[in-house]
Amino acid sequence: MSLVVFLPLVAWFILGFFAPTILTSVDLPVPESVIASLSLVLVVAGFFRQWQWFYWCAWTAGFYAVIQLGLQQPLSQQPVTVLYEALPVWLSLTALLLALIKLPVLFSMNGFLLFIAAGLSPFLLLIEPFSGAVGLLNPSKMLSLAGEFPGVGTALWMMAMGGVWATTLLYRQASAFRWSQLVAWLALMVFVIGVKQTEASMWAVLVVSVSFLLALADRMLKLAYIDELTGLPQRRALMSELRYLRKRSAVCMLDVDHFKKFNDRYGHEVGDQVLRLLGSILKSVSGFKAYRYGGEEFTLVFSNNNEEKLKDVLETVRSKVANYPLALRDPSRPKKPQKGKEKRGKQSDKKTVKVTISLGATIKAPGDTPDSILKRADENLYAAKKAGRNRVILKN
Ligand SMILES: Nc1nc2c(ncn2[C@@H]2O[C@H](COP(=O)(O)OP(=O)(O)OP(=O)(O)O)[C@@H](O)[C@H]2O)c(=O)[nH]1
Repeated sequence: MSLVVFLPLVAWFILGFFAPTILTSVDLPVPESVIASLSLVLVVAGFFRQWQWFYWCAWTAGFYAVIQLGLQQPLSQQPVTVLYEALPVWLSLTALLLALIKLPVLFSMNGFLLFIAAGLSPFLLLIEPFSGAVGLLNPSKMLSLAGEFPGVGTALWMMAMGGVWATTLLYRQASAFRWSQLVAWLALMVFVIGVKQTEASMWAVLVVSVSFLLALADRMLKLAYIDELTGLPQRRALMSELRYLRKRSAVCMLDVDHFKKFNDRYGHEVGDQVLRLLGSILKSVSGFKAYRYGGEEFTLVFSNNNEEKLKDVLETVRSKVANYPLALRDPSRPKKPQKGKEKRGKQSDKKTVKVTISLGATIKAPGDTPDSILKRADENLYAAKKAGRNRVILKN
């Protein structure tokens, strides 16, 4: 889902290659459309308190302004060539820096300073000794290709930086936000290569803005539908799925046994660890979609109603949970790192516990509504609890 942020860039590519006349025939006011699209991102981001986008909008706007101020003349002119060589290098370095640092809260001194720096740093390129020095890092300059193939150096630089970005994204757990940063950087780099195309800078910023908006939408959807603790979709997502349940399907409710006692004995944090573990076990078994119903209750939705298969899968889940040794942190371990290190690895640290779950499942019957099927699954769960827990009951 988060890769959807690449769509505007892909569309721009396809149109640019196969139907450039469509792009040139669209007569958008410049720079009004650029200002409007970036402002829209700021309004939406501000509305949802997603301040990190402000830094990226400032960064994009800064580069757009510098492009307008310095690159609107023939590339053969000396100051323009220098700016053109420095642009991809500075774009990449500042984008990487912004992606790697921990972004401060916008309404703080550090946040304010970073916002200003992100927007103003591109203007350094208009100062010649600085842009000359930065431009020396451009591979086309290093390989003396500058005059002949200006785009080649940028393409080489893109490959090198793309590798760094990819590693960073993989290392940092990619999300729509992170992918759209990559799109922003790519779009502006594509502009550098296709600099001669009409209104390329405007299209680049429009691509960036739409990508940011898509990433924001993805974030909002996740906030509304994904449970943060387990990473599973939550009850709201379950209810929309149940409304369109196919004819041959089944539903299971499951719940951790004696979880209250567990929490009381080991603490809420360890209880959370159990729920997280349960979430990852449910993700690792195939054959159903898992949801966190609420608290320590989970729901599984199957798109088949074969009893044997259902029992097999449910038994697999039950036994996987029951046999998983959950390592407990020694509560007597000192909080100070050095002392903690000394105690770590000692026998007392290796204490493990096991938890069990009970499961109640039912097959969809004609006329079932989301509530009726959940109610029946819940009754079966209750029966499994009554029968001694750590078991599966599948009944209609
Ligand atoms: N750690 C943690 N505990 C939770 C969370 N949500 C609910 N709980 C706890 O889950 C426990 C549920 O207790 P009960 O409904 O009494 O059920 P139980 O103790 O598991 O007993 P049985 O279901 O009959 O086996 C309560 O103590 C809740 O505080 C959560 O997100 N994290």
